[in-house]
Amino acid sequence: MNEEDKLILVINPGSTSTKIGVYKNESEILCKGIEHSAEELSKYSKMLEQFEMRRDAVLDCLEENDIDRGQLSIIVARGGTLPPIDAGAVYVNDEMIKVIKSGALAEHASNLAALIGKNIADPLGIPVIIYDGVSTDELSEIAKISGMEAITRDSLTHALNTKAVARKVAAENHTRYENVNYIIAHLGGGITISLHKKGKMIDIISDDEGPFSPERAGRVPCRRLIELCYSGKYDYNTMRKMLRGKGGLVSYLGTNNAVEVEKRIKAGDEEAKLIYQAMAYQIAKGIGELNVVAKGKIDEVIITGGIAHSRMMTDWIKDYVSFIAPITIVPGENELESLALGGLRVVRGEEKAREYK
Ligand SMILES: Nc1ncnc2c1ncn2[C@@H]1O[C@H](COP(=O)(O)OP(=O)(O)O)[C@@H](O)[C@H]1O
Ligand SMILES: CCCC(=O)OP(=O)(O)O
Repeated sequence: MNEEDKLILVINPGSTSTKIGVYKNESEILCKGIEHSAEELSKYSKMLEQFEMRRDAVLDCLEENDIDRGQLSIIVARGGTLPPIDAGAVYVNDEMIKVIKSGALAEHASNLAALIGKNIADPLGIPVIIYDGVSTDELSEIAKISGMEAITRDSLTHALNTKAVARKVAAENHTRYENVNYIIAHLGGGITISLHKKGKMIDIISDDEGPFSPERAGRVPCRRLIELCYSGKYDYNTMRKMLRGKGGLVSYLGTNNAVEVEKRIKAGDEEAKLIYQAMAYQIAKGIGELNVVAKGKIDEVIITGGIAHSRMMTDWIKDYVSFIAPITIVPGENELESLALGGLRVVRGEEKAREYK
């Protein structure tokens, strides 16, 4: 069988689900979101402990859908919170697996993808790659300076979706990603904003550096944060959860569901309105920061991710930032397809995957 006629398996674990896709060339053969209930996940104290359960979920899904693993040519996994990596395709090798298993990385479900992919691929003798991983680092030298010598700024963003969206919007505008300057706000359970200048993501606002999000606190006053850490009231894990998981909308309104928040606002809940408007305000402020980095030379501001479905939120943000550049809304995220297309470019030899070192 021609390599191109074989199948591509795509694995994207999220905080509450594992999404898997199977593609033949550009066509989607299978797309499944396997939900993991809060009860099921509560059995695990660390993300890495979920490996077997999530791998079995992927294998069961392939079997239930009569996908023959022998027909796979490559597996494409979402790249996790590794030390800084280049954009594009990188092979999952033993070194990468060692780094992930060390447990030293920021906890994120995406770290499981490479582990699951390698476990399935090795007996089949096929390659596994990650593509535009969360730790894709194209920051300019000046952007890495944090203000405290002991802390370097990490480039942790929704690189996969934002780069794919940027390529798509550029093509719609009859140009190329490499020719344009875009600010892209990804509004999901976590929110990141990034400045893409001529095909490189040269500065970012990560999920702990800017706007709060449905479940994350974003940038909070650091002196007050230190006081809370040492108050004796909270242990390390509780503090981590207050920043990620129980921050943002969850902290103020007890839900990470933006649709639910909007229902409350429409029913006259003034507190919900203030908090949700504050989220829009902080997102707009982040977009403004990156506009200054580009000295105002921005071709488009793009709003993407699940909350980009919301007219209420996008209208509030537009109200603040429409003076910067035209605004394009690209609701949702297309991470499975973006991973598959990256894998396809490697299979076709249009792009070379790099070794992970
Ligand atoms: N139509 C909508 N209006 C407002 N918010 C929405 C809508 N659809 C989804 N969302 C919100 O988007 C967020 C999840 O976005 P998503 O990009 O799927 O995030 P993640 O991949 O991080 O889980 C949730 O807060 C969800 O409530
Ligand atoms: C840490 C930046 C990437 C991110 O937040 O991804 P999720 O929204 O999938 O958690």
